[in-house]
Amino acid sequence: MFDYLKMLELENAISQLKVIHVAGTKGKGSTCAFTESILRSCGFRTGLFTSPHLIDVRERFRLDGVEVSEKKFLEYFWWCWNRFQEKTGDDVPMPNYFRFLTLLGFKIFSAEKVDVAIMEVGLGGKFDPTNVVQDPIVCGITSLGYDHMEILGYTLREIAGEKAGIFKKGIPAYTVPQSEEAMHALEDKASQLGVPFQVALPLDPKLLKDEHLGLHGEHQFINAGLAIALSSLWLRRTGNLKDMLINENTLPAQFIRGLSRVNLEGRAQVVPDPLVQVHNSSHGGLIFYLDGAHSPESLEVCAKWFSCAIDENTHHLEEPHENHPNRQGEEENLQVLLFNCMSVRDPQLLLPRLVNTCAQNGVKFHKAIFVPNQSVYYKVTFHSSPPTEPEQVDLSWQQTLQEVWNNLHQNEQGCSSSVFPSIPSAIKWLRENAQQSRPIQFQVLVTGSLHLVGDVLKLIKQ
Ligand SMILES: Nc1ncnc2c1ncn2[C@@H]1O[C@H](COP(=O)(O)OP(=O)(O)OP(=O)(O)O)[C@@H](O)[C@H]1O
Ligand SMILES: [Mg+2]
Ligand SMILES: [Mg+2]
Repeated sequence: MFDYLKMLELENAISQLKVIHVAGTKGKGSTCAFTESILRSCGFRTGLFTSPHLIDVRERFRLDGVEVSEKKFLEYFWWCWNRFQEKTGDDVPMPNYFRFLTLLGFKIFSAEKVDVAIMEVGLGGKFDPTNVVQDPIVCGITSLGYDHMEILGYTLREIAGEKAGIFKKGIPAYTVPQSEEAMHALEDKASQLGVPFQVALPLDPKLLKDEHLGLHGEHQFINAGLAIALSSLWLRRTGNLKDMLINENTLPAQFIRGLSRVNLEGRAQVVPDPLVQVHNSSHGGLIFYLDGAHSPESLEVCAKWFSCAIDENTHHLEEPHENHPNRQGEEENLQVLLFNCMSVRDPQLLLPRLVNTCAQNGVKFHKAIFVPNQSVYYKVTFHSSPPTEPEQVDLSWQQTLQEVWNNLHQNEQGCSSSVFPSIPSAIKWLRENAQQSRPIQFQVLVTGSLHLVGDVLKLIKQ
């Protein structure tokens, strides 16, 4: 990465950037989005680098809260690409996909002269390309849990150690409440490096006054708490805190505005299908509940959110409607799961966590559909492309998922499962069945992979 920075003549520029660097297992993107929104609301020009993207690669680079324009993206992309073509060779090859995107992020943010660059780690911490930053203003570690174990290690201690690899000597860092094992590992690393290290508590909803967090689910209060700590410290260390009063009882109005106006798709997002519409505000039709959870802990928070979100909807249904004065709301909803996860993940951990948490909250799926992702080919490498013929699609992984699902529901009635060869075919089936089943409403939870969520969003919004 240092060689690449040199090739792009970015060494100076990167040391001038006032970076907030965020690692963690879950909640990085959300925490970064809250932080960006808060600091923008305080009047700063922001750059936000996140991963992965849902639909368009430009989502990863936001300037002042908006993804970089196609014109600018192309300009900076080719600027970097051409320099690498010229300067790389046998000893230093072309940077790989994620390294390239990270370098492009640094190029865009320095050329566009942002006041603050908020950088989400791609994977791990210590060896992540974003860790080329030597002197961030502040670092954050979000909730830690089990993911990417084959790379980061199988204990929370090892995983936490990797993430704490973003700590820099003497640079302050915050984390959220963690398990004892994870916290010890973080504290050890912090004390070795003389890092002032503190725990940011979850945001107390009362501090938002009449506003609501712009991202939904209980877990977002944890991410918001960290974002508030990171933003405050950034303001303080850059001499911009001025007369803003921030403590456990008060949030400045700019912070509240930032927290409530944040926008990040694919996290606890509800999208009514534009084709099979919900009639009379809450009647029949097809609704997608999309969340990119893909670790055991996040599937649990996702299941809790889904249970509450459809409950709110049922609540509406139970209110007497002029056309259906005696309608029993709950009978008119049908929950479907649309699921896929990457094959590096363990469905024996993921699916039971989802199913059990839903069951604890009184939600049972009537059907589960397993599909392959579409776009992942374009998102992890420059080179591979998806199969073009339907018969080339390998569905063995989806069949494995289905088997795990069926084993979980062995003696249960009223729960079926299917494997579909593609997302469009699954959506087509959902639309036809939701249309025919009116007035029953189809409530479809799409989860297990952010790539899946992105693919589904792209299709339903077309
Ligand atoms: N604090 C949290 N604790 C547990 N799960 C969370 C938390 N925050 C977010 N999640 C879950 O993780 C999913 C992804 O959230 P987010 O994009 O903020 O995390 P991330 O760390 O950037 O994930 P990724 O590994 O995909 O980059 C959410 O849709 C939600 O299900
Ligand atoms: Mg991840
Ligand atoms: Mg992310």
